[in-house]
Amino acid sequence: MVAKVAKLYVSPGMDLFFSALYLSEFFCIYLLVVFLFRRHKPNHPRLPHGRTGWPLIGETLAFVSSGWNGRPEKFIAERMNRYSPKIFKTSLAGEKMAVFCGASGNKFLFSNENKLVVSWWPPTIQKITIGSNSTSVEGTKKMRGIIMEFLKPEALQKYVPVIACMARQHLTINWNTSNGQVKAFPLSRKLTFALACRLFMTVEDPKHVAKFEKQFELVTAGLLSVPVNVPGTAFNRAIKAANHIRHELSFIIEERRKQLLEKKQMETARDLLSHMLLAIDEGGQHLTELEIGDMILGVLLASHDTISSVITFTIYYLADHPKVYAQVLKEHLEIASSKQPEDSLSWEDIHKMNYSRNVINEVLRLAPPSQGAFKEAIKDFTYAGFDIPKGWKTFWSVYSTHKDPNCFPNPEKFDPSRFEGNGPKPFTFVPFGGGPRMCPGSELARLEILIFVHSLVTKFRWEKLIPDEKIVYSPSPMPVNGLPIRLSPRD
Ligand code: HEM
Repeated sequence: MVAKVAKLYVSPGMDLFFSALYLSEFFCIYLLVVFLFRRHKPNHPRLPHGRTGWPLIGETLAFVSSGWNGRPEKFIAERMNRYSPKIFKTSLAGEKMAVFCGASGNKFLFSNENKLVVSWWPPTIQKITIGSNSTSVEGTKKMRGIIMEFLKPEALQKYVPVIACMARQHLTINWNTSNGQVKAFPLSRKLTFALACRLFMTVEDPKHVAKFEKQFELVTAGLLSVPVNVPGTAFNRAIKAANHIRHELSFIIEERRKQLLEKKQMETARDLLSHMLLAIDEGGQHLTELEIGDMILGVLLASHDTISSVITFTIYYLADHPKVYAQVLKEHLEIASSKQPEDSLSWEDIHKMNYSRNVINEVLRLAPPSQGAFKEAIKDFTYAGFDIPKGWKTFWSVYSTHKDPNCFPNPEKFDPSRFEGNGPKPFTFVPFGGGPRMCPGSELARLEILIFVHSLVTKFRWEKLIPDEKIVYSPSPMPVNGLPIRLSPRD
């Protein structure tokens, strides 16, 4: 308007100037409208793109069934392609969820633990695994502290002879069959469970261990089941089995408490149970029996199917890659030849197993026992231009990087040399997670696998009896027939 009136009184040479004035007036009016509109418009967060699927179940079926079909990476890869390689929205376990992808997504979640997000488990899993009220951040910190103390390198060194002895005995008793045929998965599971019972609570009686293991199978079967708690369902059986285990643990805890009071702890002081019973928090308080029961249940579960799955897939991949097997064998024969046959493996020997370590890393990349982990947003925040509201759940997945050709060229190829030199780029290889909640059992897991591989390759060669056995993920990967193999003694 000002520009129009002024134009009537000045020369035509000033046209350009008035056009500019015109435009700037329009711009100011536009800004005013935008400002007023924004003030009255409700504040809509810019959520990540994606689908929330069906009411209640969301996309849970698609997520779980991609694992049952042996391709858990499919769920993640399809959505990364469709929506964004950085983040997408879905709904799992009845919760709205943002799935963070790629190395940058992993880095963001790992480094914002307790600042923007905290660890979270679906209520179904919590109902089975937690009997006490120890889910607070403080409670979890306390638990981590005790487990980390128990699993620090100086402590791990002491377990080498124990693990080596149990692995040798296990091979002699269970893998020497009359027809040379065994199923690798159930046998590996038997060994790793016996090791967990021995290392965490010094339970060694095979009958006692077998009784526990039966209950654990029911618990793991229920973790991913439909949460219907009526008799006859897997969920109900899992809750009952977990309570049964807690009940059994309470006797073991009580017995140990007495031994510690009577100062008979010399033999048992090294196990996790004694660490827990002796631990005192800042307020001078001991852990309660329920808290200890939950922690023991937690670590037994965390190590139940995970380590055995890696051992199984190491056997699986070595059978398919004779050159890799030959190199692993060479490494272990060199170690064996440097000692007397009756000598146990030592901590120094473990450090000579560099090639085997790379092989295990490659197994962990291709067949990771844990698919990722959930967290909960504790405040509103923004990531990659999208808003994540407080209370939303988040998920990071090993598959957004482990199978990405930009992180691991030719990702389906089994190639342990990827881990030579500096290895993968940061935040791309994440089988144990990262940041403050990274798995505290990672080095114990590696130790058990390396020691078992040493005993196995120096004793046997093997071939698979089902060449293309189907793999299912439930939630850890396992061959549907348990990986039947034919062993022949290596002389
Ligand atoms: C190959 C074997 C294993 C794999 C692949 C594995 C993987 C993982 C992963 C991905 C997490 C979640 C990290 C996160 O929330 O960001 C985790 C947590 C955990 N793992 Fe493991 N784990 C293994 C073995 C073990 C063993 C042997 C133990 C027993 C000492 C153990 C104890 C735990 C515990 C207590 C947590 C919870 C940590 C916390 O919330 O602060 N894990 N593990």
